[in-house]
This record gives sequence, C-alpha cells and structure tokens, in this order.
Amino acid sequence: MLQIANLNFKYEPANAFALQNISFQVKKGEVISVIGESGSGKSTLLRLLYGLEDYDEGEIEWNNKKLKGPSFNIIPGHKMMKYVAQDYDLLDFVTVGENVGKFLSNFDLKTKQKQIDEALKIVDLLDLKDYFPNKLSGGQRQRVAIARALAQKPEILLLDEPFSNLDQSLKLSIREKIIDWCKENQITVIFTTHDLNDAFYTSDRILVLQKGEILQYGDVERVRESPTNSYVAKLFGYINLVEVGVFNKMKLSDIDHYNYYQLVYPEELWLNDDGEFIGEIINSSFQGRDYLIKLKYLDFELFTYYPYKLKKGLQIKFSIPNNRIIKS
Ligand SMILES: Nc1ncnc2c1ncn2[C@@H]1O[C@H](COP(=O)(O)OP(=O)(O)OP(=O)(O)O)[C@@H](O)[C@H]1O
Repeated sequence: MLQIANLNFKYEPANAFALQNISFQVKKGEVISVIGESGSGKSTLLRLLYGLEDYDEGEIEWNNKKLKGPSFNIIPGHKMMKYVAQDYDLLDFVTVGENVGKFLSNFDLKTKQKQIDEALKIVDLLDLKDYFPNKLSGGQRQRVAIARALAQKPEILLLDEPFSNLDQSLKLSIREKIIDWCKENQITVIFTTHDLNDAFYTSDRILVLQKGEILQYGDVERVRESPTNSYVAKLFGYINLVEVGVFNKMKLSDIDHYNYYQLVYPEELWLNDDGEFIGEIINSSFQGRDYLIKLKYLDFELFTYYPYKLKKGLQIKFSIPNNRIIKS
C-alpha cells in the first residue's frame, strides 16, 4: 500500500505551494490516473513520489516504509519505482534494445534479452530493437522509455503523460497492453493524463488536482456521477451547467443559486415528443458514432447526442430526467 499523508511542497524560491494537503492511498496493483488543468501539480506529484524533490511536510510510505527525498538518498529515485518523465531520457548512441536493457542485470544474458523483447512487444516496438533512438519519432521514443521502465518490473510505475504522443489507433492498443501487463504483474501504476478516455478505460480510480490540492479521489464512475464541483465536471468534456430552478422544481430560495448549478450530461438531455421543454437546434456536428447537437433554450446553449443530423432552426421538445446539483 502506498500512503501519502498531508504532503506540502513548495518549489524554491516560489511563495505558493505547488502541492498542498495531499493525502491519498493506493493499493498494490491499482491503476490511478491523475487529472487536472495545466499547472495543477500533476508532474510535481509524480516527482515527489519518486523522490526527486524534498517535501516540506507530510509523509510518503510504501508498505509502511517511509520514502524520503533526494537529501536522504545518494541516488535520487526509489529503487522499487520507475518514473517515465516527459523528456524520456534515452541514450542516442546505443540501440533501442540496449536502452531498454540499460538497467537490467548482465548476469544471465539470455534472460536479459527475453526481458527486453517482452517489454518491446508490449509497446509494439520489437521490430525497431536494433534502431538508434535518434532515428525514431517522438511517439516511438516515448514507447522505448516506457518499455525500459516495464523491463525492470518495478513495484510502482509512475508515468507522466504516457500516451500523449501516440495517435488514436495505436494508443488504444498500446494503452491496453501496458495496463493489462501491469495488472497481471500486480504493478501499481500512477499516471498523469489530459485525456479523460485514458482515465475511463484504464483506471481503478482517478485523482483530480486543482491548484495543487486534491479536489476529488474515487472510482471513475463515482467521480463522473457526483463531481465535487464544476471544475471536475468540466474535465469530462461537453456538459450542461444550468442555473438551479430552470429545469427542476427547486425554488431559487431553496438553494444558494449563485454557488450551485444543475449539471446535466449530454446523454441526460433527451429529445422526445413528450418533452416538457422546447428548444431550437443551433447545429449538429458529427462525432464518429452520433451527432453532437447544440440547442438553444431561453439564454442557454445546451448539448446532447442524437443518432441523426438535425436541421438548424428546428424547434424540438426535450426533457431532463435528472436533478444533479453541484457546487459552482
Ligand atoms: N522547477 C520548477 N520551479 C518552480 N516552479 C515550478 C517548477 N516546476 C513546476 N513549477 C510550478 O509548479 C506548479 C505545478 O506544475 P506541474 O508541472 O506539476 O503541473 P502539471 O499539472 O503537471 O502541468 P502540465 O499539465 O502543464 O504538465 C506550476 O505552477 C508550475 O509553474
């Protein structure tokens, strides 16, 4: 179990905390994604966990052993963890295979080659084993760096934006292979991402950071169903945030309506003939499987999905069967 308690950290000479009051736990073999807007502290959190920064207050423990920063270790970085940063840190004068095997034991060379091949297979790069990294694309270099970490079978794997340089089709298969392999080997994974799909499809839990503080930590379904506030809700892409009382029977006096909204996900806005509201179609944009429909109701622009394109200007009935109130 990884336990983080009351962690505070400030980059010197900055005045503000880059991370504040950080407390959470991760069980062995769990996959956690860290999300939050740019500058919210995602990379800093991974650097602290790996032991590249000295934290000012708090504790990090792995299996009840305290983990300290670089001032307490001759070589920064904890042995049982591997951290893949965004710069990949590859050696350009040795092959991809040698890069992946860089930290493996030379005691049994056959085993070493097997470990290298296995790791390269997971990231779909076995064909490029004898290439030099400077001949590879950004996405391929990223996969070599991930393979190097996997080959060492760490107890904890920390990945900073691991899929950011991969095109969509490649990303889906490689993401699945990496996560499946880590699950099989009971490797705990913590990764940062800007893509909510990464979090949805791979994670046991997501941790949402805002300005260096944890806003929410929980399983993906629960966070989407009950986001702490509109910042978390907005991370989920297209949403409808509407003043309380517009679509529900709540009176404005029932609730402090300046500090709360009704949150309606697009799939919760139903276009149907029995709908009690009438909106006007503004546009329909193809999303691959269905259309994202933008409609106007009073002064609000609302989103929903529909299997067909709808004509601009069409008056259409809709209903909103949910009543989820969240903080602004
Ligand atoms: N080496 C540094 N020295 C001083 N401040 C830093 C340093 N690195 C990051 N910061 C600051 O710490 C805060 C958190 O940065 P961090 O890189 O962890 O955010 P992030 O969520 O990973 O952002 P992104 O999504 O853009 O990668 C930011 O305000 C950033 O400016």
